[in-house]
Amino acid sequence: MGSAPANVREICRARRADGPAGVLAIGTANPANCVLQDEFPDFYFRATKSEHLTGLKDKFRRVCQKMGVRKRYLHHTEELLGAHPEFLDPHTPSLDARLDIAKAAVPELAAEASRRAIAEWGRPAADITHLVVTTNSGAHMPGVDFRLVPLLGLRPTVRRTMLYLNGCFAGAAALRVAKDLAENNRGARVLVVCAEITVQLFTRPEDGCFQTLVNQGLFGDGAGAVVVGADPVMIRTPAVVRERPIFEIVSAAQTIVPDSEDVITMHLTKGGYGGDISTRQVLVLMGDNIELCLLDAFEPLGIGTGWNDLFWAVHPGSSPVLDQVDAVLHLKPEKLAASRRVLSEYGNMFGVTVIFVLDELRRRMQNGEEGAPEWGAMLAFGPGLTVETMVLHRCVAQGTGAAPPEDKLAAA
Ligand SMILES: CC(C)(COP(=O)(O)OP(=O)(O)OC[C@H]1O[C@@H](n2cnc3c(N)ncnc32)[C@H](O)[C@@H]1OP(=O)(O)O)[C@@H](O)C(=O)NCCC(=O)NCCSC(=O)CC(=O)O
Repeated sequence: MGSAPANVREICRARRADGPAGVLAIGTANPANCVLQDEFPDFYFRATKSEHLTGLKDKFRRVCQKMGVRKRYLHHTEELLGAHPEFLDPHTPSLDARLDIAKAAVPELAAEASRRAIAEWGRPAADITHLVVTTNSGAHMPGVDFRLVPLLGLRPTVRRTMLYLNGCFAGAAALRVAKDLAENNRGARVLVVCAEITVQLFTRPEDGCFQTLVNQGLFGDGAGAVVVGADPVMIRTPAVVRERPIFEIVSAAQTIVPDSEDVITMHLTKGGYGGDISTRQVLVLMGDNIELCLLDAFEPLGIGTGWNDLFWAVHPGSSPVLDQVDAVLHLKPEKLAASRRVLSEYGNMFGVTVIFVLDELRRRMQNGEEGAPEWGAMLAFGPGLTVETMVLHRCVAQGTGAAPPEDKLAAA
């Protein structure tokens, strides 16, 4: 016992990272079954044996056209639905069968996106120290996080955090948690994984149930994975791997919009998901509140709030949601191009969607389609009405992923 007792503050300080958390790699995945929005009303009314509801089908067609979706990917096929006639009737118990489907399918989809993110990152899966997983598609213990450990070859000591039923803000929430983990644990490499299949939502159309039409016309299935870490390093594995952040996560915040408890609700019922999205009120409350959330995020950092000077990663809840963001912030049309493209090509995949938007933004920046903004904002919305806001700093350069400065590269 020759050395002096350690100072707790010094121990804590030494454990923290020096720099901000950064997005080091992104991977995405979708099921193979692709549905075109133009053809979907025919499929949906045929699969649910509802062809006789011609007026409702016409209305569904109009709603589908409003969403801003061109195609989506769905785990459930006509064959799967044919094997589960109980899914058509929301009053028939079907939750067990739906959860069984999710139990097998969600980890597979999550693993596919994760493998892509880890391959892009370049380091071994065993170097992942923390795992943050989100889904709205199941409620199992142990959950997707547990299943991912053997599927990906993660260490059994990887520190897992499972976030269930966070709705569409789940992706931003998981990145917010990952930022804190990475910045408070020197050397941490956090794998964020969001995965959704919407078989919980599938049911037949009924007159007077507008929510069902929105659910069937808007949502899609997919998974997104992100490796988050601070203080990028260069290691030899034996090949040389140099970590290159795509975006730095400068700040992250969450806000509950006042009096919004019933605006977006979802809950598991014996017949799958129940709940409501008060469609117009969502748009109104978003319009009234997002600028304040953004000012709260940007002003303390001393970053200018000319909204058109930023790049944008907005959760594409639907085309009218993006129109509302455009209108309130007076954005130039190209500012939400990444969000609109993801919505068009994949639909609203709950919390997964914003990871696809980050991936699309990165692609657009490399191709020179995003102009020069150095700073960006992420906005995501979800139940209650909850708003997640994130300030991002661009590291990716036009034409290539930007390398971190040499002095930040430490040989591990
Ligand atoms: C549902 C919409 C696409 C409809 O678009 P518009 O409002 O512009 O369209 P519109 O007024 O022309 O309406 C199109 C048709 O739908 C009907 N309609 C619209 N709202 C209705 C309602 N609440 N109840 C019954 N019918 C309704 C109209 O009468 C019309 O029918 P007719 O044609 O017969 O006259 C939009 O309101 C929307 O995007 N709302 C927000 C959706 C949303 O919350 N997305 C986020 C998902 S949740 C999420 O992302 C987070 C999470 O879940 O956690």
